[in-house]
Amino acid sequence: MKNILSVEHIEKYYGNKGNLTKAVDDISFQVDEGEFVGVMGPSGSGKTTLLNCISTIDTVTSGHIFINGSDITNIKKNNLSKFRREELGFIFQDFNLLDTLTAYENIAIALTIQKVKASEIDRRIKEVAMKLDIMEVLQKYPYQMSGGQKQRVASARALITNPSLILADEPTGALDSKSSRMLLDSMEKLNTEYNATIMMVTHDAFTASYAHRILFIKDGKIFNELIRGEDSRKEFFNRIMEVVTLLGGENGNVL
Ligand SMILES: Nc1ncnc2c1ncn2[C@@H]1O[C@H](COP(=O)(O)OP(=O)(O)OP(=O)(O)O)[C@@H](O)[C@H]1O
Repeated sequence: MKNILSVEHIEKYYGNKGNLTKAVDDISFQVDEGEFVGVMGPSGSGKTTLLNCISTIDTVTSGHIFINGSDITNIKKNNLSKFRREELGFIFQDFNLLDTLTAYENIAIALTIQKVKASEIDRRIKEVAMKLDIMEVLQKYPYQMSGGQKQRVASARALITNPSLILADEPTGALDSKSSRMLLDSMEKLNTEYNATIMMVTHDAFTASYAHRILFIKDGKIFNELIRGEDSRKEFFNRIMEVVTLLGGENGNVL
């Protein structure tokens, strides 16, 4: 199995002496090609900081992160946006679609920058749009789409460049339960049919139950790891809830 992500003893501190927050405190783990990994943990445990370090949005205080063999902690600033565009796909809670572009143009933008031929862009967009059930919104602008449609467009945009790794931060955070389910079905398709490697931060145990492995973070450290194995999603959900309850003390919903 090809290694896609290798996180090696990373630390991220904020502040200075006397007022130091260890947002990430010596975290190491590996993700192989085709894995779907969830990251859960209480508010303030360091999930977003971890994701931001992996996505090159933030820098680590120490340690190394390898994505598809490149040590991103050593990439020069000037090369970061190219690396991000070519190796990473992003799905955020608030969609991050460009308001002045149609769904089609939003999905196409990274390929246009890469100077891919228009006919090839068109072929790839139509293929992924069929899979994610967004054919009928391709000519619409973000304000003309539902939250669920916007998030499926964002998923198509994340996948279209065939990135090594798709990073999702609370992708269902702004969606109702029906749209969440449709988005998660779409992400499952990206994973099973395109062999996309996905790392997803979420508070929500139902959302997390779509992943194959969950890393639980507490106080900036990995506190537990669950592997779905042969479990059904329902069985995995129940096991996730047990850890959530343990982490959250008397009130499981603090996650
Ligand atoms: N830019 C910053 N400057 C100072 N401290 C920060 C900064 N960003 C995050 N922190 C601190 O680092 C810790 C981890 O924050 P982080 O946002 O990674 O947590 P989280 O698990 O994603 O939380 P939530 O689920 O609430 O989004 C927190 O104590 C937070 O206050």
